[in-house]
Amino acid sequence: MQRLIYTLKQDQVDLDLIMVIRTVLASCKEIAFRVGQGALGDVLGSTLDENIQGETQKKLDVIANQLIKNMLLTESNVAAIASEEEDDIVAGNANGKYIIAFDPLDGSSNIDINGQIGTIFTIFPAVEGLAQDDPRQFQQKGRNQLAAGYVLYGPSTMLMLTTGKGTRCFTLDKTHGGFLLTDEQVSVPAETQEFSINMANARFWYEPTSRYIDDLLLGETGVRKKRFNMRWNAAMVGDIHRVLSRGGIFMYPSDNRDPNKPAKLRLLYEAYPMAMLVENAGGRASNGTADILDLELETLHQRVPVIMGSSKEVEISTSYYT
Ligand SMILES: O=P(O)(O)OC[C@H]1O[C@](O)(COP(=O)(O)O)[C@@H](O)[C@@H]1O
Ligand SMILES: [Mg+2]
Ligand SMILES: [Mg+2]
Repeated sequence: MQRLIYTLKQDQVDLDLIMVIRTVLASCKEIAFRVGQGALGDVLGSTLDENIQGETQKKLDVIANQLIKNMLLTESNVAAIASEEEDDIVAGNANGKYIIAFDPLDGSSNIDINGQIGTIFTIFPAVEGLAQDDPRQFQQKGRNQLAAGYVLYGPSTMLMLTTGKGTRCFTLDKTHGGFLLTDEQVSVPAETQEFSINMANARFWYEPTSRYIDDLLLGETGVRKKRFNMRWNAAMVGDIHRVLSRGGIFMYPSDNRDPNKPAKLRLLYEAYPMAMLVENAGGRASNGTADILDLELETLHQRVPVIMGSSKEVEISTSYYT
């Protein structure tokens, strides 16, 4: 089986970018080891701190953030980093070619129940003429991403990666420590009978979301004339992995639960990278009215409604919002 480095070279990825991707993955391997140790490695439970978004930080959120941040800041080609767990941009090397954003630990509520969790990352070109920690560095369209991926810490540790030439899946060979290519071209079927949404929020949804989900629930007796099944992992990384593996539609729509948080997922380090992975696998990713990759980030921790997965189902779903 092919090692990651050969796949990236075959895809003619810039050598400097390969170095940065490998550094991100070196920290993910360390996180995978710590996750595997669980209670024995003292990584479970919460800290007494909150992040900028008012969420209590789990120990593993903090450990994963420190690991990735510290490793990336040793890279001369990293101009700046942004993280779910950092209030502001962290400056790197003024001459660095790349800026990197990451969700160090996605699915934090699954940590203590030995459920699916992961790390999501995205790499953009640094903007010339701006200081490396200028907040405008990350104000780019999703289409500018040079690479996007996640590492899923499940029964196996898997890497889903795109550099724009398809979405490729790798599995960590824990005996030798390398990511090996296990699916060269991930492909999301255009149609599906599986949806993924947190139904507990149903009473807070806006009318188009309720109408669409009602039609799915009616199954073969409603306008859709087919039965749908539902899955919810409480970790975007696990839900998107299922969608990339066998199709489906994943939604976290905006709702009226909390006026300060009209949507839950973050554009920069959750929606952008997942949208690039899904599009490169033949799927679609929308906020209801526009493709997520066409949106331009305004603030670092900006939130966005998300509808992504099987292309025909995303089209049907978004037609309810127009
Ligand atoms: O609490 P809910 O509604 O199940 O939300 C689950 C969603 O929140 C998230 O866990 C947010 O990510 P973090 O764990 O990185 O904060 C997503 O991965 C997931 O889709
Ligand atoms: Mg997350
Ligand atoms: Mg997180």
